[in-house]
Amino acid sequence: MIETRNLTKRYGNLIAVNNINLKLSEGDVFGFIGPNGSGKTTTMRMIATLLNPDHGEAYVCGKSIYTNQEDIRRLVGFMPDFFGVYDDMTVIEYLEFFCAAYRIPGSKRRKICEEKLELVDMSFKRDAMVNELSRGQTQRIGLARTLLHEPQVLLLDEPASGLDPRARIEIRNLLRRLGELKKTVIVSSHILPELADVCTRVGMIEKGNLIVDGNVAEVMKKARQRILLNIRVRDRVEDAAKLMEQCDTVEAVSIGKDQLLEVTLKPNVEDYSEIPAELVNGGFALMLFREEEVNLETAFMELTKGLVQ
Ligand SMILES: Nc1ncnc2c1ncn2[C@@H]1O[C@H](COP(=O)(O)OP(=O)(O)OP(=O)(O)O)[C@@H](O)[C@H]1O
Repeated sequence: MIETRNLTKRYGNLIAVNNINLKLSEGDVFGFIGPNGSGKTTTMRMIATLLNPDHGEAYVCGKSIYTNQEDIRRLVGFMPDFFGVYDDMTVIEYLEFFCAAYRIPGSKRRKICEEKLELVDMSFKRDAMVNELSRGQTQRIGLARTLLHEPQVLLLDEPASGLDPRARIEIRNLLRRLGELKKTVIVSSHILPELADVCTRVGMIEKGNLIVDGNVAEVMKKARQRILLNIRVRDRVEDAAKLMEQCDTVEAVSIGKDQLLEVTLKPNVEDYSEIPAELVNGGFALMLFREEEVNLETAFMELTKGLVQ
């Protein structure tokens, strides 16, 4: 559906996007994560044929961005991070205007607009003036606008920015639905945890380089050099800590808040089944035993060096 090969864009001496290789299939929801200025928008604009690369290729549904720009624009819905709206237009008029721009026949426009308004939960504002909407409502109308021509591929640049927590959850549900509808979606964000449970894949970009690309679990695994365990025993915490220190797989043990044992395993240790066994055999009453989760935020900090251009 989307493929890039060594996609590169320079602005003078600055390499905004550096040799990016991506391959996304139907139904993939790809979370494109990176700090300000890392190259997310530039990458999306090249895929949307709005910007020419200096080097490399990109294909959308097998069509090259160099030779099939018109076809690609029909296949792609691009939602920029900021977009203007017009004065003196109601929401429904605004959407119908874009239907006309997409050459959707007049007889079908109203129905399509109503459907998309419903999808983004904005039917109640259909007759409001489009320039009088809140930021979050404008974002939702922008998303409805992006979906009007039933694009197969969606490029959404920070669709959740400026939205309240409830609207963010709704956008997440919408992204999930788009994946289920077999659309291919690239969605950018710097709000990392937001994407973890919606995306089928994530890529982290820094200084124009795609540092990691894989499914969420793979990325987490890559980020986690050492497993950290949280253990609680009913009593004799210090003794339990000493016992843990003697285990071959354990690198360090500390006693944290509320007497919680924090056990760091040696690098690349994956099987830690001996630990609960040792505790139980040692006569300790095990109250809690869990592996600390690596969230996308931690993964990003681990995998990047904070080199923002
Ligand atoms: N038209 C331009 N001329 C010169 N430099 C540009 C231009 N557009 C972008 N850049 C630079 O390219 C780099 C990548 O910018 P880009 O907008 O792709 O980042 P981004 O990851 O989308 O950032 P943000 O999260 O802030 O939207 C930045 O350093 C930016 O300053």
